[in-house]
Amino acid sequence: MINVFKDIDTLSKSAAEHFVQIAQHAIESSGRFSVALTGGSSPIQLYHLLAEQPYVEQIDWTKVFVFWGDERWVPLTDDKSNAKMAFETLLDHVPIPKNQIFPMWKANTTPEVYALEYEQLLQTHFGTNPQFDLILLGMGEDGHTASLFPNTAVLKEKKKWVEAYYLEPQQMYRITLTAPLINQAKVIAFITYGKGKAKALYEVLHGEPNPSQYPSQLIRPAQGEVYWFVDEAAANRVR
Ligand SMILES: O=C1O[C@H](COP(=O)(O)O)[C@@H](O)[C@H](O)[C@H]1O
Repeated sequence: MINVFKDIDTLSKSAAEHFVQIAQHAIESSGRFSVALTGGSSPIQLYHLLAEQPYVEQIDWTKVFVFWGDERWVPLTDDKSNAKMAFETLLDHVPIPKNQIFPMWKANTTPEVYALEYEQLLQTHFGTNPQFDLILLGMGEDGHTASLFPNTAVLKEKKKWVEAYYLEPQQMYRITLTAPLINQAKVIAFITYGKGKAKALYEVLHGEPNPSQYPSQLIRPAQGEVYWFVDEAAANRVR
């Protein structure tokens, strides 16, 4: 389902309401809420809102478990870190137990080893059924989502839940949930805005199947729901 908003303010408000509803429902039905956060610029306003009234008090943060959809392999103090942004905008401001937050980065290890460790951590949390209540995703102008970048081998991954690899054009390691894992989520919500995303959004939603070029096309949950929260500028080719 695609939801189009006038601007990032109205988009973020609606996404925050959605986030709260999903969290409340998960906590009521299973006693906890497991969410994977996205990085980049698109969710910043959403995260700020969730840390404020009236949203913050509507969630029992002691029952929230936070993971990430992807990460740049940089320390948590680096401005490129998706986790740093999430701590500064949201996680440092809500009463969530620190041992329920699982950044996709660890000191003194390699991204490949930590990808295996992160998969084990997900197995410990979920057992054999890694079904997030909510996965937040963004989409780059090139159609990538999480760290599923165009023309990378990770797009063909069928078994692993987490993968790390060196992304040559950015000269850095990336670590990401794989498409098969993401597609098991109950709800997936893309947060995307700006006219720079218009072509990719059109190709992902209405273009010929071409997931190597537009990896966001890989996000097709078997049973779950996908919501797109986009602004009018991003949606100008799909309306
Ligand atoms: O590299 C990344 O980019 C995407 C999109 O970011 P945005 O700034 O265009 O919103 C993001 O979803 C992903 O987490 C991040 O690692």
